This record gives sequence, C-alpha cells and structure tokens, in this order.
Amino acid sequence: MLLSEDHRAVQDAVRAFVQDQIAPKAAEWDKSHHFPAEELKGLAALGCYGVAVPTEYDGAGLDYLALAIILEEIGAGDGATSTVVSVNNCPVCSILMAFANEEQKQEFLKPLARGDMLGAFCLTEPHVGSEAGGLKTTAVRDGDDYVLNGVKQFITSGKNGDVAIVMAVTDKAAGKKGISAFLVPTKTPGYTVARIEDKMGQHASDTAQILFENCRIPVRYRLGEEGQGLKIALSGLEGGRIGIASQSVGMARAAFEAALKYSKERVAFGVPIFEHQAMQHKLADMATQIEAARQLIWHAASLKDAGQPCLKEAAMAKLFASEMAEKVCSAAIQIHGGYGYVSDFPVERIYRDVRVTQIYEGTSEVQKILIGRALV
Ligand SMILES: CC(C)(COP(=O)(O)OP(=O)(O)OC[C@H]1O[C@@H](n2cnc3c(N)ncnc32)[C@H](O)[C@@H]1OP(=O)(O)O)[C@@H](O)C(=O)NCCC(=O)NCCSC(=O)CCS(=O)O
Repeated sequence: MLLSEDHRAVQDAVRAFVQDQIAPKAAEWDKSHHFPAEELKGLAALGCYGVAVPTEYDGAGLDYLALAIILEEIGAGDGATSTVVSVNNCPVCSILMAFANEEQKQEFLKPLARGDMLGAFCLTEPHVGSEAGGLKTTAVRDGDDYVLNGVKQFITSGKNGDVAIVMAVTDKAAGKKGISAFLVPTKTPGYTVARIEDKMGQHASDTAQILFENCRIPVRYRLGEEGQGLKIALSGLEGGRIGIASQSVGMARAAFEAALKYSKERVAFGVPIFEHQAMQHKLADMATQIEAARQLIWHAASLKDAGQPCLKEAAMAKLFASEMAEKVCSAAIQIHGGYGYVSDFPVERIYRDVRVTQIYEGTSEVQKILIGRALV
C-alpha cells in the first residue's frame, strides 16, 4: 500500500522527533523507570495524543492510518512511550468520540486530545482479563452520584493519568448487559493507586493496580446508557488493537535495524557476518515478516477509516504483528550473539518491551477467538 504525501509528512515529522528526542533516551528510561513527561508533551504538540480526533475537539483531525504510522514510529523509539500514546488515542479518545455527550467532550476529550490530560482505561481486574464480561467492580446509583467499589489491574497510566474510563457492574442480574462505563478523574477521593507493577519491560510507562473504595462520581460522568459498558469497552479495543499491532511493528523494526547494522560490523570467518548467506536469509525473513505485519495493520486501519467493519482485520493485525515482533526481536538477539543478551545493545531491552504485546489489549488467544467467530 502506498502512503499519500500527507501520511508521509506525518511519518517524517514524528520519525524526526522520535529519533532525536526519544530513541537516544530509551535505555536510560528503562533503567531508571523514568516516565517521559517532557517528551510526551512534545509528542502531544505534534498532534499524537488525539490523532483521529477532529480538530473541533482539539485533535489532529487525521485518521487511523495516520495513527498506525505514528505509533510505529514511536514504538521504534521506545515501546513504553508508544503504549502511553496508544492507550490515550484508543481506547480512551476513540471511546469519547463515539460515546461521550457534548459536555463530556468539552470537559475531557478536548484536553485529552491536546495532551493537557492523559487517559487510562480500566477494564481488566485481578481475576478477570480475557473474559471482559465477567468483571466484578460495582457502581451503585446513589441520588445524583454513582459509588464505585472494586479493583482494576494492569492499568497503563493508572498513576500518571488524569482521567480513567472505568467499566463497572450497575445491574448484576443483567450479566454482560449490566455493565456501564464511567469517566473517573484520578484525583477523585476513593481512586487509589494500590501498587505499581514491577514489569519485565516497558519500564517508562506505569502499570498500576487501582483500588476503588467508595469512589463517588456524578451521574453526568456516565458514558452512554446504563448497560452499554461492555459494548463501549470492546468497540474501543478494536482501534486499540490496531495501535498495539503498530507499536509491535515499530519495536520489531528497531530490533531488525540494530541487527542489520551489527551484522555489517561484526566479523567472523574473515568477513562481516552479513556476508554469510545464513545471516542474509535470517534478515530477509525478518524484513519480510515486518512488512507483512505492517500491511495487515494498514489494511485494518484503512477499513476503519472507510467506516467499514474491521473487528476481524484488527484482530488479525494484532495477532500477526505481536507474534511476529517477538520472533523478530528474538532473531535480532541471536544475530548479536552474546552481546544480544546484555544491555549494552538495544535488542535486549526491545525484546523485554515487546513481549507484552501478545498479552495486553487482548491476548493472542482472544484474537483467535475473534477471528474464529468471524469465520462462522
Ligand atoms: C473474549 C471476548 C471477545 C468475548 O466477548 P463477549 O462474547 O463477552 O462479548 P460480545 O457479545 O461479543 O460483545 C458484547 C457487546 O459488545 C459489542 N461489540 C463487541 N465488539 C464490538 C466492536 N468492535 N464494536 C462495537 N461493538 C462491539 C457486541 O455487539 C455486543 O453488543 P450487543 O450485545 O450485540 O448489543 C471479549 O471478552 C474480549 O474481547 N476479551 C478481551 C478483553 C481485552 O482485550 N482485555 C484487555 C483490556 S485492556 C488491557 O489489557 C490493559 C492495558 S491498557 O491499560 O489498556
């Protein structure tokens, strides 16, 4: 698929910023677990926080293809940073665009799209991940308020975020149709960061467990109607999966480029190892897999931009890209030999960062459920 001049311009601008401001700092952020607030502001100024949000709501007014391109570029610089930006765009901004009323858009969507606020998405719970409809957090109506109680798990930007979209049960008897969605400013009393996860990778983004203890929010912060919460969450995850697929390609690309460079420098048996046919075959496979994943993502994004159903295509893109990325990053370590296993070279960090793409925003197994359903 050929990119338009406009998409190329977006790609060039974000790539230049990422290679200047993010990629050189990623290793240090990984070691110090530093949250890159300043660089995120820079990305927000480039329009990366609300890429597909219309300009009337302070977004960049672009499309999902642009978002895919942008998240690949950020992912190539730092996986963790691309996760923060991805979640803010989808599911957070995309859900607000689709389900928020005008007042909610003014109060939350505009600052989220500008980068004056950062968003989080609270669906997963300690005992409920893939079975999204089985969540236990409750929201009980009390006059003009709802009172939230429960625990949410693995929440990107749960600590550094300003507002969270929270799914909670409002009618237990109604099962999946008894779940509702709420906007919860993270400063609301009763919203507590219970723990920050000590992760394998992606150290520059916070992943939090959030405790809701009698967390009281006004009824006007409910998104859509009571009972629409699961639909709202799952529709937001569709674009989110295009985003995670895109960051996977970005990380795989960075690992591939590091391996290609190393293969031209490292000498074995009298020649740079790149000269050995076995090495070229490995690199050829990696480049081909990356391009195949990218094309699946751009296809899914283009369908979404055309207003066509893309649940299956987004699942395929996420499944293929995240599985591909782990294999490519592993191959990049192999090409580096022992140096691939130590932190002097970037591939060790990228491999740790990329592993979770097969898990969050729906595991590979969940993507196969979605693809399988579409085949019936
Ligand atoms: C495994 C599942 C796919 C099972 O789903 P269900 O069978 O329980 O739900 P459905 O009946 O299919 O859907 C419920 C409802 O939603 C509507 N829906 C579904 N998808 C869409 C969509 N893309 N657009 C619009 N509407 C949609 C569907 O039509 C139904 O509505 P009606 O009843 O017809 O009115 C599912 O449970 C699943 O996907 N599980 C994985 C959850 C997941 O990805 N979790 C990760 C969360 S985020 C995270 O990991 C943390 C990182 S971060 O901070 O974001």
